[in-house]
Amino acid sequence: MRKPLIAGNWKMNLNHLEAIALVQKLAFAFSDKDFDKVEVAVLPPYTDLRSVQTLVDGDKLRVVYGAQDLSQHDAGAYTGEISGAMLAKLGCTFVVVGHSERRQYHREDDDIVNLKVQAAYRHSLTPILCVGEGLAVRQAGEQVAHTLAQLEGALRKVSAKQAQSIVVAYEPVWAIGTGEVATPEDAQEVCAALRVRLAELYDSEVASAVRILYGGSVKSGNIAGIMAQPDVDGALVGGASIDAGEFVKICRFSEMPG
Ligand SMILES: O=C[C@H](O)COP(=O)(O)O
Repeated sequence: MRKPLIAGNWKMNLNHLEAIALVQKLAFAFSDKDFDKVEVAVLPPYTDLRSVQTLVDGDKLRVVYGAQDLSQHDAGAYTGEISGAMLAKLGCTFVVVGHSERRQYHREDDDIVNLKVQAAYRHSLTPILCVGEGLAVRQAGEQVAHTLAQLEGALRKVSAKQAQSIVVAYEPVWAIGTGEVATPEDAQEVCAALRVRLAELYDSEVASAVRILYGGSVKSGNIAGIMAQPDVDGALVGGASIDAGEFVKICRFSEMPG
């Protein structure tokens, strides 16, 4: 049974003081003992992680956290980079790898994404591997082939034991920050294909263990339809994740009137 995961990717928003304020609001909203149906994660900028760690550890909060990227290297002369070891030391559970904004603005290709996935595993971090097509690919009807190729590229040299814990986020690039949300059926089509390919690359045990998220303009108003799809196990939320009220509603999607 896959536990739904709702992860908030804050992107380059909120300084460490603003991060503390947001996490405190989330902690209050999820303080009821019954709220264990969904795993809630926040993915702040690096500069906020120590503050978030202190808050989560100190108050035993039911929120986990992670980073938005990591270096493929473990240590050394790589100015500006942050290693998996550093993130692990900060108590990170997750690290996003291969987000389309990294692929687009930092020219990260499948080879770099693959090295970063391996780096995450070396430091016991769970990668949230982002895959998804741009508008031209979608218009050509090539979204499934494109996304599966990204998945295969990212998983080279990744063992079945490692792959079992990965989180895959299907994020059609044309739906990110645009207000254009894929229909639940669009999301299901690609998420189902990803699961089938995981079974082909590994086995059915891996395929049924892996959580596959949808990301792209997720809001409280569309989360229920997305979560109703059999191969969608959660959401990677961007813009709406820095609005406490909206993010809480998304995380509590199962309690919303249908
Ligand atoms: O990582 C999150 C995705 O890029 C989605 O962002 P968005 O919810 O602002 O469209």
